[in-house]
Parts: sequence; C-alpha cells; structure tokens
Amino acid sequence: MSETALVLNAGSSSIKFGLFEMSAAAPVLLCKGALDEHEARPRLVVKGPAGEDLFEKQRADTDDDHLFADVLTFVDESFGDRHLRCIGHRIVHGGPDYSGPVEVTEDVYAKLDALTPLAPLHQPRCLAPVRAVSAIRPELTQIACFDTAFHHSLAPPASRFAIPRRYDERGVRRYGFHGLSFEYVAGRLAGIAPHLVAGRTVIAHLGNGASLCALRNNRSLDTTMGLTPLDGLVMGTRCGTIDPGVLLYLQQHERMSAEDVQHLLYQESGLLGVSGISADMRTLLASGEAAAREAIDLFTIRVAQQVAAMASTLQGLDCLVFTGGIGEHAKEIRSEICARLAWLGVRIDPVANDKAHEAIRGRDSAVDVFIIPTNEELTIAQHCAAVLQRAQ
Ligand SMILES: Nc1ncnc2c1ncn2[C@@H]1O[C@H](COP(=O)(O)OP(=O)(O)O)[C@@H](O)[C@H]1O
Ligand SMILES: CC(=O)OP(=O)(O)O
Ligand SMILES: [Mg+2]
Repeated sequence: MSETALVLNAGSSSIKFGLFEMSAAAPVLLCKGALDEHEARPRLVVKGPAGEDLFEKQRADTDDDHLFADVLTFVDESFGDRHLRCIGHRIVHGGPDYSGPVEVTEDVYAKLDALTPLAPLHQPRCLAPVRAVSAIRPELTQIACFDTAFHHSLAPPASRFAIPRRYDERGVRRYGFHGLSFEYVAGRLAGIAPHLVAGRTVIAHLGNGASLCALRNNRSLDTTMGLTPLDGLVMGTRCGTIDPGVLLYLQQHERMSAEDVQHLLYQESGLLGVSGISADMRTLLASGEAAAREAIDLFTIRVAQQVAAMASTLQGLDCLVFTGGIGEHAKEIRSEICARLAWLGVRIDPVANDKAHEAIRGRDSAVDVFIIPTNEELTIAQHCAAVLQRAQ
C-alpha cells in the first residue's frame, strides 16, 4: 500500500495544507487545500495538483480542532486506499535546539510550547494542529519542521545583538524565520540558474510576514528577522525594525503593559497601522487614500534599504528573488523596490515583470532578478521523508 504525508502550514494570515505521495523518490503532491477566512464562516477549499476543484465545505464554526478533524476526514474518504504515514507541521520557532526536522514527542512539544513568547502570533497557531491530531489520531507520527532551522548557519557577528554577550549565551540572538520558504526557493534557483549558487543572492519573502535572506552556496549568512518574527521589514500588522526606545517610551510614558505593547507591535502596526485601512496589500494598492500610499512607500523603502544591508553582508549582489504573496503577485511593488535599487545595478524588464515571468531581469541589469513562487509544503514533505528514512 502506498504511503502519504499530510503537511499543515499555519501562517499568520492563512492555514494551508498539502497531501503528498511518499513512496516515490521525491514527494508528489496529491491535493492541496486552504482555509478561506474571508467570510464570516470560513470555508475549507481543496484542489488537485493542477488546481482543479476537489472539495469544498463551508464550516459551521471557527474552531481549529474541528477544522483539522475535517481535513483528516477528507483525507480518509478521498485517499483511504493509501496509508497516511505521518503529519508534517510548519513550526515557526525552533529555538536554539533544532537545526533540522524532528518527530514530536511530549518533550519536544513542551520545548516548542515554551517558545510561544518568542512568536506569539505564530507558535500557538502552529501547535494547535499538533494537539488536535494527537487527540484525534494518537497513533500518527507527527514531524515538526522549523522556519528557524535554515538559519542555523548564521554566525556572529550576523547572529548577535549589540547587548552584553551573556544574553547571547542565554539564547537572545538572531534566529531568522521563513526558512522553509528560503530553502525551497534556494533549491529551485539552483535548478534554474546553477551558476548563481556560488553567487551573492538575496531572497525577498514578502507575504503577510516578510523577511529577507542573504545567501551564498545555499547557506543563510544574514536575515532581517531576529529573536522573533517582529524584526526587519514592515509587515501586514507587524512594525519591523523600530527604535527600541519607542518600546521604553510606550511602557514608561504611555503606561502600557508588556501585553499591550506586544499587541500593538504584532497586531496593530505595519501596513495596517500606518494606513489605518488594511493589512492587505491588495486593498492598499486599490485605495486612493494618501495614508495607503504612505504605507506602501514605507514598505518598499524598507525592503530596498534592507536588501542593501544584505548586499553589504554579501559584499555585492548578483541575484534578487521575489517570493511570498506580495513578491509573487504584486507587480507594482516589485517594480517600486527594483527602482529604489537601481543604484545597485538592479533593472527589470517591465513586460516580463507585468506578466510575472520567472526571469524578469532587464537587458542592462547587473543583477539577475527572478520571481519564484514558494512551496513551504513541499519542503516540509521532503523533511518528513528524511525523518522517516532516518527512523528506518
Ligand atoms: N494579486 C496580489 N496583488 C497584491 N498583493 C497580493 C496579491 N495576492 C496576494 N497578495 C498579498 O500577499 C499577502 C499575503 O501573503 P501570503 O504569503 O499569502 O501570506 P502568509 O504570510 O499568511 O502565508 C497579502 O498582503 C496579500 O494582499
Ligand atoms: C514567520 C512569519 O512571519 O510567518 P508568516 O509570513 O506566515 O506570518
Ligand atoms: Mg507565509
């Protein structure tokens, strides 16, 4: 009987999943799904590998436990002729201990749960399906795959904050996130442009959460997120890099509690906070309001500034890759970022950019520019295959 792996990817603004056939040399996608939360009653939507509709269910409630039960029921009913071998989870924070995927035991779960304060928007959403699956199907192997693992190659000084070094020894350092996405994109880039692997590449993952990765020879050398997924770029509702004095001011003069500051910086800031309109880039691009324009400008300025910072780490720039919801779909944003990087030799072909071709480099560009749609679910399936093979 052939074996499958169900992959769950809970992000800050979306829940996605994929079912993969694991018996072949590499995982093969059987179906993919998402929870559409745009309406009052969320809808579970499942599609085939080519995007054809397979299943839809308007959900009666917003309880995540019921959602994962629905997903497992769908898998049993539609792919019951195969053996569901494991569940792979995207876990945003792996802390200092995990440089690769691991099977979730009670001890592992407790360690991951303890990291919640370092990713309060994500860690509970990532761990909820682990708990739900343990309750419904305790016999299933569950595998945790980390956003932080790809960045374990970060070394001082890039990994350090300029505070007394005893804190670094206690784990207060730059971890970086979106590693499953960077790993996938780096692998795909190596396939389409192998000569660039040894080059100086910056990948811009621009989604609801957003970060940059500076890499060479498929190794992360620098990244914009830090101890938490709050640092770096302007995001949907997160502030990104900010004068740390602002936090002290809010606590000391505005008398805000740590919880209130956390909520402000994670959930009320970023594109939403600056525009006062929306966290969604599509809404801002369609709006004629000056505050929406200002939020977009702050977003693109910060991306360009931090691409330059990553290029400084790399001592130059050979390749820039866009991925994530905004990076893949917002041609205006790609074009504005690249215009701000013209001094670094970045030029794009406007027609290729409008049509979202894979290669969008302009003829006179000193830098290769690509759009590579990310696939965190496939990376997780590959990690599951590696863990299962190790266990054999
Ligand atoms: N066609 C589009 N044009 C502009 N922005 C888009 C488009 N499609 C998606 N986006 C933006 O992508 C972001 C969500 O990115 P995504 O990577 O899907 O999210 P998540 O980080 O939750 O995985 C939102 O800001 C959304 O507005
Ligand atoms: C780490 C992170 O920001 O993830 P997401 O983009 O899913 O919010
Ligand atoms: Mg995401």
